[in-house]
Amino acid sequence: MLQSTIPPHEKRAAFRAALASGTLLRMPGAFNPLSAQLIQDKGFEGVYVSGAVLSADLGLPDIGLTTLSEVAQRAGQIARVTDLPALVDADTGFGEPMNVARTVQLIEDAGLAGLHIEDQVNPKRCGHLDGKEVVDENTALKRIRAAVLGRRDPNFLVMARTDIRGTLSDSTQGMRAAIDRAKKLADAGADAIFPEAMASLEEFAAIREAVDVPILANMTEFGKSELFTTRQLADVGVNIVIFPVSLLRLAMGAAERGLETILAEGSLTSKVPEMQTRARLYELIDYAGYSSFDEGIFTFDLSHNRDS
Ligand SMILES: C[C@](O)(C(=O)O)[C@H](CC(=O)O)C(=O)O
Ligand SMILES: [Mg+2]
Repeated sequence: MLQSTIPPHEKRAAFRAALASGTLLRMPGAFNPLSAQLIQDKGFEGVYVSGAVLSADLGLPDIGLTTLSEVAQRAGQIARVTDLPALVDADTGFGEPMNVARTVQLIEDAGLAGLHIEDQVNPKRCGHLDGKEVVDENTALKRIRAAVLGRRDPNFLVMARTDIRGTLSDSTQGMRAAIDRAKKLADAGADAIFPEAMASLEEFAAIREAVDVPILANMTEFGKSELFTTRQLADVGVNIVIFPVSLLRLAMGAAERGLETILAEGSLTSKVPEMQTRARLYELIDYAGYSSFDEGIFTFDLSHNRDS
């Protein structure tokens, strides 16, 4: 009730242990705290907090307009209602290396299990769009170094994302650069690597081969990567898979069709079977738990007053 009873440091330790187990952790993107509760209820291993979703939620494009405070607050709202570890997209870290250290601390304070910092220039853009640019190696490594030095809980996961693959039109050159950068980011202290915009399973396998730390696969729709199955990704040694924007896309698709139905049919009667029921919603947010808590307090107060 009210929030997860598992403190953040325990979620982080559990996340580290799960990563060490070698099984693939499936982390769909929660578009709000309620959807994080659904992700937990369905038996997933973690929750992802996407920058693309966070900005879209505010009606903004994903071009680095959101602030650290907005991201930390929303990520914290999501992390606190689930027992699962939550990993947040911290874009380019919100500034220079010193800012990155502060970003890590605020995100730690918000109860997250980890974050990822990418090597794009500011203003960043969606990793699956063309025309991205990355910072030089030294700047990329400094961001990660600062993140690692900034954290207080050693189990807080600092993941480095590299967007370099998509900045080179020749795929062989792109992969060579991605492998090189992934290795150096890991050497700089990154606990995990997020190789962005991999085009094939072979490319994921090549990154897997190059580094000893866990790697993440981004199964975002309408992007550069084919949508591989969890089995395929596990087979090439991927440790975490995110479906960052998928729940938002599904929900918005349903919302759009619902609005069109009101216009066309004058009511939503035909859509009711597709809706989450009131009972299911109440179950997810543990309505019953709040009622009995409230009742307990009410009863306690009455007897207390009578005795005094
Ligand atoms: C993972 C990602 O960084 C995100 O913000 O969720 C995006 C997802 C997307 O825009 O589809 C990305 O850059 O891949
Ligand atoms: Mg993002």
